[in-house]
Amino acid sequence: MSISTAPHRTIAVEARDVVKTYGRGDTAVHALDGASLTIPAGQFAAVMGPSGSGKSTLMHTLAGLDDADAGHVLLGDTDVTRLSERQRTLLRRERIGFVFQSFNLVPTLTAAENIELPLRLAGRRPDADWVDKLVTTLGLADRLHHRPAQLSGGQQQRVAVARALVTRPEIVFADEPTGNLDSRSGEALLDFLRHAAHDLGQTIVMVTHDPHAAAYADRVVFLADGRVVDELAEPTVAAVLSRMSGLDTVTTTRKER
Ligand SMILES: Nc1ncnc2c1ncn2[C@@H]1O[C@H](COP(=O)(O)OP(=O)(O)OP(=O)(O)O)[C@@H](O)[C@H]1O
Repeated sequence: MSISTAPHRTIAVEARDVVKTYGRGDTAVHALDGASLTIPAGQFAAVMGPSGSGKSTLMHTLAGLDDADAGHVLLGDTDVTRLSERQRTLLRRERIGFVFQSFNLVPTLTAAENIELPLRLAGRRPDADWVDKLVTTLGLADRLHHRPAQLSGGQQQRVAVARALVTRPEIVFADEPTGNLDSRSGEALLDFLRHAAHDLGQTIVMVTHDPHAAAYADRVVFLADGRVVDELAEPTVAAVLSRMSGLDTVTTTRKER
């Protein structure tokens, strides 16, 4: 029996000493070199770090897009690192949502069809109330019959976010989701992501280079040389900038040695 009185928060995803190496011998790149991280359910977390520090590799490994060479990735109770390729595909389809910098919408489908695509692929019926809620909150109600080319970048990315959330996934991974947006569209999207975490309980992990974007998150995790080296709760832009400049110095010093 537990005698702990600490509040219990379910863990959405966890990385334990994850190692991922590209290439061999002299040309080997240790993209992840013992990365460990825990993301509680309902948290909006940002992942930052210098270029090449392993952010995308970490995200792809957490999401079961890439396999790890060593260590473990746990999505809820599932050890993703022990799954076959086919099981990982199913896991991604059923339990994970993705938002990419380049939107990745299907050009021949309308906004509504793009949003509902993950449900169709999973053979599930749309939950009309949930789809309505997403579409309304994201301001897409009058754009549903447009194709991506008829939408602005901000609208396309909001369609991509609705598509990522439509299956109510356990976790959404967003890779530079505001990278191709102007600052106003970017802020609207980040506001929505924060709302999705705080009011809808959606767990979100976002990779970003932008301290302004990171400041929308509940927590920022910093990577350097393939490891989690620092983190910041309730981040502000100034605090993120200050930690980032520290990381650049660490990375440069190591590389010069
Ligand atoms: N498919 C690959 N083959 C070889 N090396 C790779 C591959 N993918 C990534 N790398 C290397 O692994 C390291 C980590 O890459 P990763 O893309 O995860 O970093 P990142 O922090 O996301 O970088 P950026 O901010 O520039 O996007 C880099 O040195 C990169 O060159």
